[in-house]
Amino acid sequence: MLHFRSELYNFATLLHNHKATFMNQKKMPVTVLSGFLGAGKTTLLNHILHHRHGLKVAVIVNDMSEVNVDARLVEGQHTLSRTEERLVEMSNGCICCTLREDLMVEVEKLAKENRFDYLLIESTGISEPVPVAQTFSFVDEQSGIDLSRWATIDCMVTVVDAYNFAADFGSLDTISGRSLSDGDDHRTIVNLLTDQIEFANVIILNKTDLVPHSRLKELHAIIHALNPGARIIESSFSKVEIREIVNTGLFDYGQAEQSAGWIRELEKVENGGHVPETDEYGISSFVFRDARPFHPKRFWDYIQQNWPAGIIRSKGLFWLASRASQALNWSQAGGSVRAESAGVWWASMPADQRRRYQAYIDNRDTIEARWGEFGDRVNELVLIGQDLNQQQILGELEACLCTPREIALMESGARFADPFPGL
Ligand SMILES: Nc1nc2c(ncn2[C@@H]2O[C@H](COP(=O)(O)OP(=O)(O)OP(=O)(O)O)[C@@H](O)[C@H]2O)c(=O)[nH]1
Repeated sequence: MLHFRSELYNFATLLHNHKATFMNQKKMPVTVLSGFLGAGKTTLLNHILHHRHGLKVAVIVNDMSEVNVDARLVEGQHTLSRTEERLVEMSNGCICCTLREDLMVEVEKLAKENRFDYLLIESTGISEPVPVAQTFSFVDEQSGIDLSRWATIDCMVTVVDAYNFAADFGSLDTISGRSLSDGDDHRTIVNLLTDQIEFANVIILNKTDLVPHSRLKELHAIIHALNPGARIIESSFSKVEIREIVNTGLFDYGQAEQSAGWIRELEKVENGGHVPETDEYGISSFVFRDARPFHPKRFWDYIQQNWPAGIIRSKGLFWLASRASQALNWSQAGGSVRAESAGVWWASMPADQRRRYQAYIDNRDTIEARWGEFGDRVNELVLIGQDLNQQQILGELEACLCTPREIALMESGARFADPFPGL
């Protein structure tokens, strides 16, 4: 009995101490550096380490290859105190996918030491920032790690190479195509760049020494259109004010998810009609919205043959007369166009099934408020681009919609030739 009691006491003390440690512990703030290969992430990391004003930092450097070159470059600078600070190398994979769990383990370990003021993470050039950020907000089922207890993202930074941006954004190269990873990676570089730009608090437009001033300003405007919510800082050799990217308090997952230019444009339209503006570099954005279905062949031909070259980014939902139940996701960035299934429209579900689902969704009001001739089916495309002739493009898209006769055919069950792949 006595033995049992003492165990109980020890357990209670342990629990108390653990709780006390946890309560006293401030969550470790984190800045994540993203950006395509060679943009200047390691240069930025070294710059921060040289100017960190006494902050005790831990650094995680992720590299796709076995030999972590970037970690060597950081070590070579001797900016970290050997006794008080830490450099963790994560090699041979990517923290946004294959090494995601390892990232959680490393961050938790560093945070539990409770002696670092800050964590800097340099991701690989082909990392997507969204899954990295998500790692800090969900509980991993396998390991049981809940990083949100230990660390918090302070700022998502993306470094953009001002010299190579246009060529990379304009190319259709894939990651594998450029031999940037082992195995098959069919993600296009332009989509990766877009993801990195759209989910950032701060975008560093680097290598300004290599581009003429006017080109730089134009790039600035394009990047602002892609992510109007981000601060854009121009730099040469990643020399930026440290307070712009460390301890900023800028990151909020919900806001970051909503900061892309195309989402902002949709919101403006929802909130009472947006008057399109064109800035001095001819950048503008607008929304095409029409409930009528696209004629599959006409829309396909338009995309293949006449899609305006000035459209930098477009995103949204659409539907085709040939597949009335399927909602389709549209995503174009530079020369890369993707269409994929977004599930089924509410209108294509039997009423009783719809009612059952309705209890679980929180955008019910929006769906019902928008219910029209075709239920919730709609084509809603945001277009962002340079030197766009808005009226002409809206007219061309409208011409791809079904005519009243074609709609009647659709409703009578007629089949339409559909060149879109089975999505
Ligand atoms: N001219 C010029 N060169 C730069 C600038 N910033 C970085 N560099 C050089 O560009 C090269 C790549 O820079 P890194 O900092 O290694 O780029 P990174 O994004 O870490 O590259 P990866 O780790 O390969 O993804 C290096 O040779 C840098 O010295 C800049 O502003 N101007």
